[in-house]
Amino acid sequence: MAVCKSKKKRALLCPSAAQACFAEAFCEAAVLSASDSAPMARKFIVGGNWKCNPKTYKECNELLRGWKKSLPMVDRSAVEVVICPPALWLTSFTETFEGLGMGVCAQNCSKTDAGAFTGEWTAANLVDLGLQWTLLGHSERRSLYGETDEDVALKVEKCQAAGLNVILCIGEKLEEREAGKTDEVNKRQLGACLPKIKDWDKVVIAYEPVWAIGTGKVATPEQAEETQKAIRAYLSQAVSSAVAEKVRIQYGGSVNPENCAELIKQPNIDGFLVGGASLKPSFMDIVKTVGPSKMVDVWPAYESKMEKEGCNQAAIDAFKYNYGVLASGADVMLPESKLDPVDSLPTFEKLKVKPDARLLKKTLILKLNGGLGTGMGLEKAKSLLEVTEGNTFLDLIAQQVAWMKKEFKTDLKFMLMNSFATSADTLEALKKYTDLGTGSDLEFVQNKAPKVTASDLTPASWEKDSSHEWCPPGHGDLYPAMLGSGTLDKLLKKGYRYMFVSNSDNLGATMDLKILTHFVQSEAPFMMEVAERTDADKKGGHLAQSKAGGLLLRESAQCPEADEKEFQNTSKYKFFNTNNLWVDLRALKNLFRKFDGALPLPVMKNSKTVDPRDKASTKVLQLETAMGAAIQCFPGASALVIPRSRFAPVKTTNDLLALRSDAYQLTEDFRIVLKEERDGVPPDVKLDGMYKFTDAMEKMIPNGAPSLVGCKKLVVEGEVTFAKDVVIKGTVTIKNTSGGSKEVPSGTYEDTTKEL
Ligand SMILES: O=C(CO)COP(=O)(O)O
Repeated sequence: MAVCKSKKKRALLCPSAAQACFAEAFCEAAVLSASDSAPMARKFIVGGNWKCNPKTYKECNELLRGWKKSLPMVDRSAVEVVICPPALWLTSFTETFEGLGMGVCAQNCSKTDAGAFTGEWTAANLVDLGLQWTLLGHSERRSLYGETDEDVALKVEKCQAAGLNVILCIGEKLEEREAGKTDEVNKRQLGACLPKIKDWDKVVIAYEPVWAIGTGKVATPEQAEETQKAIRAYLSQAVSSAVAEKVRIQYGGSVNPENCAELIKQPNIDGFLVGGASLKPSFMDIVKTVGPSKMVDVWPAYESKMEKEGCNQAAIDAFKYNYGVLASGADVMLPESKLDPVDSLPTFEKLKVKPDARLLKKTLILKLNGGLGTGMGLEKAKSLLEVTEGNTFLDLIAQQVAWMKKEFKTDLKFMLMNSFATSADTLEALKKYTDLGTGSDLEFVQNKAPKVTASDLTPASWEKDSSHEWCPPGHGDLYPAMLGSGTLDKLLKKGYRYMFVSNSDNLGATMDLKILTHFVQSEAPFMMEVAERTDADKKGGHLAQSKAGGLLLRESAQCPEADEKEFQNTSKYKFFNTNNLWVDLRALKNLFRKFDGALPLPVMKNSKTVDPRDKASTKVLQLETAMGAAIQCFPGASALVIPRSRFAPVKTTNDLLALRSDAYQLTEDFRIVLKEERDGVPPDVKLDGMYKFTDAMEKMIPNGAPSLVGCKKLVVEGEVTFAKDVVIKGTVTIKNTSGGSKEVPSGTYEDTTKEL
């Protein structure tokens, strides 16, 4: 059987500069999604028919929890799974089944429409509840409840009208087989339904020989194949060869993990309908056998590679989770139907808390400092970039901490999360700030993750320079890096309970006692500082309420195309993540326990070449997670709307030019904030592509940045230098099409296009 593995994936859109902070790491990335693979041939389908089992709701939940662990082993593009619980529980599970990537299937429905039919439910009722499947004509319905071929046909008709998928069960009794009537019985049962079927895409046939059901007496692969081949031949003759070719035919009757491998090899067996064995944890072994993911064969190679490299267990567990999502193609799309907007949130301005300075003793201030400034032409930590008055980001951060210690008259715990690439430079630059601390008191280092060969998902290898086989796993690595480095346990042991974390390039993000006190008093395990989305932010991600409960972030790549308009609707989805986060460290530790050592964060896939400078080298995938996405993992997580003054990230030379201008000011506590008259809106700067790197930008402003305090938008096209005392007001375009460099003369430019 050929199974189409093609998957539809969309690249993550580049966010606006304002939101770049959160999503920069994921430009060119895509959220992993199984989405809808369009099968060119029949896709396997495995059903679990629980019948009137198990005895309690609790047992059902335990079963589902047990299955979850095996999901990474299953390639969702190769096998579809539907579970048929008793009718009472059909909808109480929907969410969990969705989480497992499984469909929910009723075991029966009425042959009538709505009306006075006590004890029945209609096909339309099932569709109304969001269900997509039902079994029909199971042998137990036929033998114990007297359902005739005609009854089954009427039910099929109702399901077709309602748009409900049907697994239509047929099969002979022992005496019928012994009398050589197998094919005749199947033709009769199926034949009764044929006139009712208009849409064959909504029909799966389950061949279940009655003598094999619940008896432990499984049909041999040859017996099952012979009968199913005959069923297909009948369809070809009675309907069409195209229908016969595409309809999936399951085998059912005493299927178990031991006998399924031989059965599934048969060309006319497209999956199973499993009874007794679907009530056990090992049901997933059957699913795994039918559609094994790369995880089954390839994971051991990653594990030993990471062990050899000295990666700690938390790093291995985190990558294992991410790779499992990739290998299984788990669907992480977030359509509108799963979300509600978040309408109102507490705002910073209206917080009514009495700041409690004692909490500072229990609080860690953490800066993410793993990023290199390669995008801006730097070969070192981006935080070593000069921002203003000879100060780098790191200088300003160090001075912020010193100021806070003085202001709050207390020692503050400050740390950095560095990467291998930024650690040495950063520690060197901070040497002069002696009271910041040193070594593992001052930093922990981010993990590295193996790159994945795009073509076959094996570990990427690059003999010329094996360092290219590794990549940083995104800032979601914060959590496993804290755990694996021992930092989390060390902090908890020393009595630290809370963490405020932000990006090192956001100089607006400083410790705020009012926010800390609010966070602690709210008893939330996790709190995200969000800001209101403007038109400029509409392409970046947004905060939303999951219909299943709890807050989550939706990135562009997690949004189905059909919902793009809603995604960009900034009056519906009003808030975006600033990446200023507050975390209860005890809750974090408990979360690791709950999820067996790896937080289930959405996984982003970044497509690159193994040697980033050699575009002809092997194509690889880099798996990344984002730290803000953890909001969905903490039950009871909250969000707070903050003023834009706490959000001033620098992602591009456009941002840097604005930051160096008089639109911003340095406060006494060493924050860089927009001037009050800017009303929270930064100038929108768009420099010519030739100014992407900082050294080029610096050459453009030999006398310092022009005045931008009154500037709405500044566009620079072509090569220019700014003279002293240039003032930009409103929307101004500076154009030089001459090819050589030209000077922008001193003076005021207001709402104009200046051709040089
Ligand atoms: O009836 C069945 C599925 O519908 C098969 O049951 P068993 O797998 O328990 O034999």
